[in-house]
This record gives sequence, structure tokens and C-alpha cells, in this order.
Amino acid sequence: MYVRGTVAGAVETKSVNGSELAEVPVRLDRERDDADDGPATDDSLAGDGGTAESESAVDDGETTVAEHETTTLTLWGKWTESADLLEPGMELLVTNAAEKTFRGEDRYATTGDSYVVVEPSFLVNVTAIRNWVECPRLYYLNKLSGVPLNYPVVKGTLVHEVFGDLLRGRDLEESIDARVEERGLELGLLGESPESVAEDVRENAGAIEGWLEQGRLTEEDSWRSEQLLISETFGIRGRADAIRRGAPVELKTGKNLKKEPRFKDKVQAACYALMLEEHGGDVDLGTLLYTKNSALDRNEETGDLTPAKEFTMGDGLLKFVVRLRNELAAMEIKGDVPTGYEGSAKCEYCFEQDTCMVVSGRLDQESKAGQIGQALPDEELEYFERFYRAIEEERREVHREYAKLWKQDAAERADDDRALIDLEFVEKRPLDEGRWELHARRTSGATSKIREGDFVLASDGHPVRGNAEHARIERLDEDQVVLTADEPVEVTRLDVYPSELTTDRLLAALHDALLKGDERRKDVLFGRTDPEFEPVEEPFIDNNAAQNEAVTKAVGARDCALIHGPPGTGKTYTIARAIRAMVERGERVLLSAFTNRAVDNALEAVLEQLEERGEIDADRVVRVGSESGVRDDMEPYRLERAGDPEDRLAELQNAQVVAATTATCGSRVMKEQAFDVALVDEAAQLTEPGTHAAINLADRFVLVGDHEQLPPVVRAENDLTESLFERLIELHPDAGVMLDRQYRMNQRIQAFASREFYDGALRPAEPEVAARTLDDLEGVTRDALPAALRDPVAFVDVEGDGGQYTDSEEAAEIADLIETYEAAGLERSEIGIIAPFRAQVSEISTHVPDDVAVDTVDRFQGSSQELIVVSFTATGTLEGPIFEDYRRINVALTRPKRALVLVGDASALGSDPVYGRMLEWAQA
Ligand SMILES: Nc1ncnc2c1ncn2[C@@H]1O[C@H](COP(=O)(O)OP(=O)(O)OP(=O)(O)O)[C@@H](O)[C@H]1O
Repeated sequence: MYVRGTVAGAVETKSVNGSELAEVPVRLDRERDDADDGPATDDSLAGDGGTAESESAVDDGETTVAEHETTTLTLWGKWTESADLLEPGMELLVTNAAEKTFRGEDRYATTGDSYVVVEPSFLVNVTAIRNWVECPRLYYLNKLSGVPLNYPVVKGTLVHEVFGDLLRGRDLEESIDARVEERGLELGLLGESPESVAEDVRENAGAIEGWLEQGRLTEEDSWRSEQLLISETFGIRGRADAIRRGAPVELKTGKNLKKEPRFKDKVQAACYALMLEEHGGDVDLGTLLYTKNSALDRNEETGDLTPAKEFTMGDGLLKFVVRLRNELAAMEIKGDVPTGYEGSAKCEYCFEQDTCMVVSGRLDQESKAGQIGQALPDEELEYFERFYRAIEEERREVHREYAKLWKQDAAERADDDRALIDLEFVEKRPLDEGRWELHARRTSGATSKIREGDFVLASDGHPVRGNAEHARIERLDEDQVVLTADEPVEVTRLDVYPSELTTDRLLAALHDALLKGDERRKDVLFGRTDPEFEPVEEPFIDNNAAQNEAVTKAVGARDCALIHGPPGTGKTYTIARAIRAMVERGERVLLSAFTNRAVDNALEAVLEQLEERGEIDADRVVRVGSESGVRDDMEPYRLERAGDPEDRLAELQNAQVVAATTATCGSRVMKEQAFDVALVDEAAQLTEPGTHAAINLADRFVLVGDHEQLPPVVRAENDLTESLFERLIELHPDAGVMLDRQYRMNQRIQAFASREFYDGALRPAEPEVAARTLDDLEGVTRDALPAALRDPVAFVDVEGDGGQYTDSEEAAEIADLIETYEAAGLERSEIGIIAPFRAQVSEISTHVPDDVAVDTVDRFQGSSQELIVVSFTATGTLEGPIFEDYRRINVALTRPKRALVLVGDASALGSDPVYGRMLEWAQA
């Protein structure tokens, strides 16, 4: 029996007849019988025969479902260690529990076959457990600073890749050459030659190849390389290097001449064993491959002939691993920081002792290694703690996304835009390198977030319980999908795979900003000093005073400059002009933004500026990003990672302008780069640590954005929702310039946004802009429109159908409007429709022609259209969230150039002051 619940009170630990036990009051979520539809865990982990306790259990197979009932759960023996971690409110799961009736109350207890899992929905990475067993403080330090670029790490990755290739039947030499070539850029940064690296990898992979060959000759082996495993029961996830005959095989670069595998390596293999058993396997063996062990190392003690060391996967080890994981999960849930005293590792043997002492000293944290250095000032410590917590909350949200992989059924995932379901598997085609191309047919035209170039979970039905594999989407058409993957999954479903990478990088950026950051930079960030500017006399832009001032500030800033650019005010143009001026001064510039789209957009403008002047050859401009992220026309500038290390390095090092998203700025490669200045576009959409990721790399920085438009996109509601841009504009108003002339909207369209969001300061840049109407477009006459639509701003009152997230009446009205505008000569490509909810976007899409763009505000930010139609989807009262944040309405209303039509229920909208003023303006 599988018992799951929430701790409802204080835990009592006792000793009965020499046995330790802990009584935990729990409120049951629900209870399930073995025969229930739960995961395979119970069956597969049941082992052979229960203990005395489980035999005495009352288990007649007719377990009732008890919602929110409070009862007592007794944890026996070593599980009392996990009980010590519990606090009221924590989640608890017990497998193979026994039920007993005690004084008329149903109680539960662990049996000899039970596992106790604390906070099962907190998904711990296998590598984290491995670090934790070495030293909990080491786990924390790794989490804070990320893994830097260094040769042992890159070599380790290469050896793993070659191992995977060997398992898939690729030739050793061919694999080594290809894999070393792929890492050209990293090797260049590390100053390594391809020949010596290949030799090194050969030394490590050669022995494995020999061992594999031997295995193939003597036994029937079934291998699978790199398996992604997620456990909904144990709250663990990870990627096993390989599975042989259903048991985990872990590869370790290096030597181990002891008879036994290293303990932390066993722990890692045991994590995979747990997950394999959950998926129905029966694992009694683990294998560690130490790549540098060879026949030559044979000695008296080990008699070792091969790199492989096998060990028995005992019950005790598996349970120990679950308890370790419980310690880690409980600490994270409580928000505690490990000191190192939790474990028994000796600091004097630790390579990280110095780092540990410095971090402990600067952050004023208790640590077993001790502290050195002076603690950060209080406000910096407070900032670190506040953002650390906020980032961890964000991580918790990512975990909730993972949990949806099993908590939601296929249809719910599809409705949530997170899965493509009901695919029909067509075929698998082997590719040269032992990988596979998978083809499936789409049976429904459903939309989803999944796009070409994305990495997804491809499964044969269930992303966690079925056979699932990481796959890349090569093509995604209306009726088919083509994927590439390491293993030939008979794919029928694709799921968005949540990633903690962003969260990890935010944490590292926070760490670097505070612990490695320049003191003067921090004085400015914390308001201890004002930003300074050097005088710059040169004029840059002669027809727009605010833009000229912005470039002057950006160029002259010793610390930072802030450019506030409302819609259509020439942010991109100003950025490009500023970068040209910096390049002319011989500076090295980082150009960054939150999205790839914004980076490419700005880069295009920079290239125009530079090429026009012929000042630098475009060879010195580099775009860092993945092939799928970078726009096709920017591909020629994209930095190729594969190739000769020296060439790749030179390409990056010589680049005077490097453009990359802020997420990429946190990558190992980019973290090795240094710039004179970082220019960050869309800065109001970035969290503070997200901004640090880019500006940490430069001596000074320029942030460009508009805090009256969309805020940072985050899952959790906390300090991450305010951007550094917004905070600094308030803290250092003198470092800012607002661009106040817009080049987009007709005068009448901009009036409301200007008044409501920019204190009336926004103006059309030129008379031509102020006076633009649909009449200017070829073949369009406003006279063909009904009188009510001839004004550049119109309101169409629709009472609506009362739905919360959709409104079919508004959708039908919008379809009529589109026909009307088409009849007046407007092209479909000149029209955009904005709705507050995805559900309404879908609803409208079914009413209007396919080639009219319909989307949410978030997708429209940064773009514009001749005509914009906004569907408010609000009827009756305004209780629903509609455009939940007024900044969204600002974005929606400032997308059109020549015409704007608002569609909604006037009486509902009139009940809110801002929407009320909007109505007055639209109906004027
Ligand atoms: N000083 C200027 N002189 C002439 N045209 C300009 C000037 N500044 C901007 N423009 C033009 O105005 C238009 C909008 O500029 P740009 O794309 O730079 O605006 P933006 O603020 O980045 O827009 P968005 O709000 O969409 O991000 C472009 O066509 C650009 O060429």
C-alpha cells in the first residue's frame, strides 16, 4: 500500500523494545491499494515476502479512498532519521505501508519493504545527491557557482560522448575525431590542441572499447545508452550513462585501483537503480566503469583486468540513498543552508576548502571549513538572501512543471499547450552516427508551445511511465513531425521538458555579481554612489534630441546609463548608433537581450550602421547562439562551435561586437569573455539576476527598456518580478533618458498611452507619423468602411457570452470586422488580433482566416501592425484577470500604426477606472 499525505503536527520519536520508531501525524491526500493504477513502484519494490509487520497488515484489497483524513504513520528503524527532518506542512510518501486498526482508528506503518520519501515532488538531480554524499556544503557551493569551463570537465564530457557512440556501434577513431571537432571553441578557450585532446580521450576510451568488445564476444548483452529517468515516487531525476541488461552502468573518467567502486559512485548508480525499479525493472547489480583502469594495472589486491567494477545493489544501499535524498529535499524545502557538519567529510582533504572558506566568510555563513575574509555589507547580504530565496521559489515552480508530467493526463497536457498527443508512429531511420530519425504523423491540428528546434520528451505514450527519450524536433508540419534521438522510441507523444538551467544560471549570476563583482559597480547598484558620466561633445543623432542625449550618456557612462524607450521611439536605432560610436572608440561591446528575437533585431540594426559607414568589417561581429535560436539572416555571423580550436577562439576573441541572449551570457563559454561595455535591450523584461548575467561580463553597462510594458516573465510571484532597469531608474533618475518621439502611431492612437503611461510626454516624431491612416496604404480607402470604423481608434460594443476565458460573440464580431477591412482593401498580413487568454486566441483562430495573426500580448510585444484588433473577453463584471496588469494593455494599444479597434463589453469595461478612461478616449 502506498500512503501519501501532509505532516499534520509534531513528530514523536520513541524506543519500543529496543527498536526506534517515530509517530508522524499525517493528513492523507488519498490512499491507494497495490492493485490501484499507481506507478509500478509498489509491485516492483515489494521484494520477496514482507516482514512480520507487513504480514500482519490488514490488507484485504478493498482500501477505501479517504480524503484529508488525519491519522498516524509509524516510521520504523532507520526511517526515524527521515522522520527527524519533518516539519508540519511537509509532504510524505510511504511505499509498501501496512495498515492496522488501533483502537478503532486506521493507522499505517512502514514495513521492511517500505521506502519513506520526504517531499516527493521536490525533484532532486542525481548529480546533486552525489555531491551531497561527498559533502552537503560542496553541494551548496556547486549550486551557487555552477561548473566553470575547465579541461577535466570538457574531457569528461568527451569521453562520455565517445562511450555513447561506441554503444551505438560507431567506430572509435571516427567518434573521437568527430567529438573533439565539435568542441573546437571550448578547447580553443582552454588552449588545448585537438591532437593532444584526442590522445587523452583515446587513452580513456580505448580500455572501454576493449572491455565492450570482450563483453560482446562472451555474453549476450542488451545495451542502451544515456537514459533519461524521472521518478515520481522518489523525487529524483537524472540521466544514466548506460543501461546494460536493465541495470545501470556509470562511466567515470579516471582510475580506481581499489577493489570496490568509490562510495559516491555507488550512490549515483543506486539512484538510477531506484528509478529503473520504479519503472518495473529488478536491479541487483550496478557497474562502474573507470576509464583509466586497464590490464596493466593488475595488482595483488584487485586482480583487476578490466575498467569495470560490479557491485551488488543491496536493499540497504537503496534505502540509504533515499534517506540522503530526503536530507537534501528537507533542507531545500526549509530554505536552510548546509554547513558541512551534516556529513563526515574531512575539510583538509577537500579541493574546495579555500573556496568554501571564502564563500562562508563573505556570506557570513557557518561552515565546517571555517571562514576567511570580511563579510559583505548588510544590504548586500540581505539582497543575496532575498534573491536566493526568490530563485529557489522559481525552481520550485519548475519542479511543479515536472510534476505535471505525471499529475496531468495527456488531454490536460495538450490543453495546457504542453504536449502534442495522439501522434501515429510511422518509422525510424538509422542515422550515420548511430542515432535515429523518428517520423510520426499528427492526427490533430492542435497548437502547442512546441516548436522546431526544441528539445522535447518523446515517448511511446507516457513521458515518465513509458519509454521516453530526449529528442530534437527537426521538422514540425501540420500533418507530421520529424525528430532525432539517441534511441529509437516509437513516438506517439511529445512533451515540453522543463529545465532548471535558467534557474541555475540565475543563481550563478547572483553569486558572481555579489562575490566577484567590482566594488564601484556594487556601490552604484546599492545606491551608495551616483553613476558618473564623462563629457562627450560629439553629436550623434541630429533629428532627435532625446536619442542624441541617450547615445551621449551611453558613450560617456563610467558606470551605467538607462535608456527608457516607450513603443516605437527608436530604441533599436539608438542602440545601434551607440554601439557604432563605442566601436569607433575601439571598445569591445556585448549586445544582449532576453529573447533571441530582440538580439537579432538589434544586431541587424548594428550591422546596418556599421556597414553603412564601412568602419569595421562584419567579420568582427559575432552572434553566439544555437542554430535554432538565431534568425536565418543572422546565421552568417553565428559563431560555429565546431572546428579548429585556434580558429574558433580567434573568431570570438577578435570580435568587437558579440551578441547573445542573457541566458547564453551565463554559459561557460561566455563567462570566459570580458567586455568594455554591455548593452542590454528589453531590460525591463529581465529579472535582476538575469540582468547581472550580461552586465557581469562588462566594465560598464547600458540598459534599454520600458518598465511600462511587460515585466519579467517568471513563474513565482516575488522579487524577481521587478527588473533591475526599473529599480535603477528610480534609484538613479539622472542616469536615465526617456526617448519621447515615437515613429509608429497615428496621433489619435498614441494619445491614451501617452497620457496614461508616460505623463503625456510621448509625441509623434514627425507630422507624417501623426497623420498616418489606412488611406496611405495602397489599395485601401477608409470610405469603404462603415462610418464608425473610419476613425483611427474605434470601439465595438459586444455584450458577450459571459464565458470566463473565451467569448464566442466577440470572436464572431471580430471575424466580421476582418471581412469588412479586407473589403476596404487591407491585406490579411497587415492585420493583428490580440486577446488576453490563449483560449480566446484559439477561439478567434477558428473564426478568422489562417493568415491573420492572432496572439496574446506577450507574443506581440516588440512588433507592430497597420491594424490591430483587441478582444477584451470581459463581460458582466471585470472580475476575471483580463489583461491582468495595466502594462499589458499599454502593449496591446501601442501595436498599431494606422488603426485600432477595441472589441468588448462597454458596461463591464466601464467599471474599472483605467478601462473607463480608455473607453472615453476610444469613443470620443
Ligand atoms: N532618429 C530617427 N530618425 C529617423 N527615423 C528613426 C529615428 N529613430 C527611429 N527611427 C525609425 O523609427 C522606426 C522605429 O524605430 P525602432 O525600431 O528603433 O523603434 P523601437 O523603439 O525599437 O520599437 P519597439 O517599441 O517596437 O521596440 C524605425 O523605422 C526607425 O528606422
